[in-house]
Amino acid sequence: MAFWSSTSVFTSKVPRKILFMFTLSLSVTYLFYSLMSCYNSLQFPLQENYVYQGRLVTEETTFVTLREKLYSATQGFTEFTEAEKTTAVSTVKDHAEAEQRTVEWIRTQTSPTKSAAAYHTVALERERQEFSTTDSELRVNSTSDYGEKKLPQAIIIGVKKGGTRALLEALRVHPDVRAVGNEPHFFDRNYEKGLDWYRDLMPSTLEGQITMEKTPSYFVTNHAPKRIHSMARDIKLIIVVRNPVTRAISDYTQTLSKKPEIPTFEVLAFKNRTLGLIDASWSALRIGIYALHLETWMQYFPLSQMHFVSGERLIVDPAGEMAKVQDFLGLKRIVTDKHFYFNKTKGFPCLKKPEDSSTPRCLGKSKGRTHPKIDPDVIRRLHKFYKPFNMMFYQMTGQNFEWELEEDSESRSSQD
Ligand SMILES: Nc1ncnc2c1ncn2[C@@H]1O[C@H](COP(=O)(O)OS(=O)(=O)O)[C@@H](OP(=O)(O)O)[C@H]1O
Repeated sequence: MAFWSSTSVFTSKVPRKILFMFTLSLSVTYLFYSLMSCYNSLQFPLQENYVYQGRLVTEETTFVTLREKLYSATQGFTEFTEAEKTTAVSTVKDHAEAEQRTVEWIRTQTSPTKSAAAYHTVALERERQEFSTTDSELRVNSTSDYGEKKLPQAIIIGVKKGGTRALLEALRVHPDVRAVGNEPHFFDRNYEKGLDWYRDLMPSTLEGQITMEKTPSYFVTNHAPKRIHSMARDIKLIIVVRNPVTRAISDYTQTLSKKPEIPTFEVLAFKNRTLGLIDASWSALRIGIYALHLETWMQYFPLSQMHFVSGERLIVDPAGEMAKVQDFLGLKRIVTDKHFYFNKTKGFPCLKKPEDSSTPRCLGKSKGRTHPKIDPDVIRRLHKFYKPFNMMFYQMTGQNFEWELEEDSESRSSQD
């Protein structure tokens, strides 16, 4: 009774208008937050599967949190086996050791008597030879010595076997892009040679032209982000990503083509196959943990300076991907579908023959190799291993690359 009477006093004292306004503002706030959460779930439809829920921002503390979440991702994911959890965690911890092991492995596999330095020389020479085919075949915008040599304003930093060569060659069709054909490996192998050495590798550019290079190993080189940042904090970074499982097989296929005696993919992929213990320290597998590598880059560069190209779409819709890349680089959309055709023999899109050239237009033999057949059970286990890292990568980039759909269609066709 007392309550009733005090309420009526309250309602009579406070004008109805104020009460109405108060209720309205509460409803609007509620509506705003509902719409926001709806927007987020539309953008990241898989997010309830993630351990890491928030979008990544550039604060130090957030990266610390992310790393913790990255570790705990292996515990929070029900599909992970105990063995896989251990492997995923050890991937992070054994990073340095893994680098070392990879070098060791390559050294012993390629030539037991050669030093690491000698190995690198051989590898560089091999790269140069491999490259010279594609470079001379595909140089479509004629090289001129006018202008001046500048440090790059944009770099394709990865990923190895993602489709980086195809992207660079398509970009070189653009009259406002000048790129060094070879991979300079400045920020990983040649840093001590200095910025003048690096600049000297670049082609001369005229006013308004962009200087570019591509070295896919930068993406997985720990000190590359810091070094690139100290050269140009406003640089644009392009990363071509591809389903990490296919990428790993492509990587392995490349090594196999040079060293046919290496163990099978299935052998190299596991520390212990019976226990299902995946060897994530094997570089072919480690490179594909994109979220982990991206985290390092995000400590130096905002997402707005990065552009992610889908390696899969670059094959099925090169013009579509090129439109987005040109927009990102602030270039006019000059490279369009008119520049591509699908070459049935090659099985890939190729560049149409430019008027001023009689050279072939497809990439060389080292691009688009036939992959060996891999045990479907191993592929399934690898998809499962990568899934939480892929989810995290989608969250970080705000892009869903839909690699899980590929897995679904693969498993459907293997059941047929
Ligand atoms: N147009 C076109 N032509 C040929 N190949 C193409 C093309 N677009 C993308 N790809 C894919 O590029 C893969 C090689 O990737 P990269 O150029 O990044 O390799 S490398 O890291 O520079 O060695 C290569 O991988 P593999 O198929 O495993 O050889 C191709 O699948």
